[in-house]
Amino acid sequence: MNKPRVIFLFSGKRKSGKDYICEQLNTKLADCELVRISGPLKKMYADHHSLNWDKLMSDGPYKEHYRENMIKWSDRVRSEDPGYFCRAACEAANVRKIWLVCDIRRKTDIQWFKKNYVNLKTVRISANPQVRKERGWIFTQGIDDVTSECDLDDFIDWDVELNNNNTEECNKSITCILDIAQQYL
Ligand SMILES: Nc1ncnc2c1ncn2[C@@H]1O[C@H](COP(=O)(O)OP(=O)(O)OP(=O)(O)O)[C@@H](O)[C@H]1O
Repeated sequence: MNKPRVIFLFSGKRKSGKDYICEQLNTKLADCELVRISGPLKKMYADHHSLNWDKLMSDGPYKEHYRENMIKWSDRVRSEDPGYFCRAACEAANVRKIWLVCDIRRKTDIQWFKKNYVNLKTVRISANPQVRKERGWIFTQGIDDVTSECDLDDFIDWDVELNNNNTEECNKSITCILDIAQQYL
């Protein structure tokens, strides 16, 4: 199995900016890989349901349309094997010094990484509900009130807690992660 020097596990509520921050970090860090647990999940879901995988991966209405059903379907897979999608995403990832896992959503995701890797940094990104709404978030039953969105709300062992309500906070958050990453290069 690929073993990076350090793995950042990013979590946050919908539209807190997980992808946005990870993508910015990816442009600033050499020898870095973006890992999305949702990658193999959406691929499998798209194959099983004859859907467009590229559109499911994008940040738009197509993904939102299928989100609730995809959560239910993936929960059925996880009930058999909680690490299924984490393992698939890591197996598909390239060998790099740094991995940025953009979409940690459950305690079982963190447990799976802790069991299989060392030098993990759990990162929680926060943004106010009003800011998230301005980014397109609409509270939706079956999405915002289920495990995939809420399981880590009561997790307190974050190595790093960041805010992303505006550009200034975002830049500060990025600098914080870059500083930690430097220690492993
Ligand atoms: N600091 C920021 N400045 C400007 N735009 C931002 C910022 N952070 C996030 N955004 C924008 O907000 C939207 C949502 O961000 P993003 O997709 O990164 O959220 P997410 O936490 O990954 O959401 P989801 O859980 O729904 O995938 C995107 O259009 C993104 O470009």
